[in-house]
Amino acid sequence: MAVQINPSILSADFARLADEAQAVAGADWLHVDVMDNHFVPNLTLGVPVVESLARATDTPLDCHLMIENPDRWAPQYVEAGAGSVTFHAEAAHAPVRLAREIRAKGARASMALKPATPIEPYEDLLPELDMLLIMTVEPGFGGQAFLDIMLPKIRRTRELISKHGLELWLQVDGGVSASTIERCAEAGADVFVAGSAVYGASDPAEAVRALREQAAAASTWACGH
Ligand SMILES: O=C(CO)[C@@H](O)[C@H](O)COP(=O)(O)O
Ligand SMILES: [Fe+2]
Repeated sequence: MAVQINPSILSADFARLADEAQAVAGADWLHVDVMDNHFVPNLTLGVPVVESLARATDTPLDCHLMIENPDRWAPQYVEAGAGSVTFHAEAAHAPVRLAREIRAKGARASMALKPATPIEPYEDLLPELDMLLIMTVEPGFGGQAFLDIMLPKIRRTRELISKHGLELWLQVDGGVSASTIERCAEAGADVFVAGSAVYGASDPAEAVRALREQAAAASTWACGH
């Protein structure tokens, strides 16, 4: 698979979401951060906004649910039009059942790990997933500094994916920018979320293109575009 760049609309202007989606029309997915002020200390948007955004853009939506009880809410994001739904391992009560439900409803199923959550206890679950998200900041806010100490976890996860011969995508999220994306790609990530590095740039479309080029050149796993 080629590397993928997913701009995070957390750093976009929420009053102009359709235009902000259009500004990165060359992106692979639009990353939508859903926060409930319980799982993380911040509040963003919910199902109705995802529903409207899905109608307003042709770019598929990658919904990252930073919420309590994703077992109850995640299926509604599939119904709202998300093409990929990520729940947190720390919040899910029944991750296998939830991943199967997301897939059965027609979306890609993905699970996220906070920085202090190890991958190893979840090795046997990997075949149930289409993507694993390794957080490279503490979830809750955009614009934080990339945590270098997550690189060994990215590497170990890539090794587990290879060991089991899986097609699983490996996403990184938090502090991904021109100065950190190469390290992530070298470690084995192939899907890159970038918020401030894209929407903080004077030309967001060009930022997506440049990040993709950097990641493809540094990737030891993915083939280039
Ligand atoms: O999930 C989150 C934050 O919790 C992210 O998706 C951020 O939105 C990424 O923003 P940058 O670190 O790239 O500015
Ligand atoms: Fe995110």
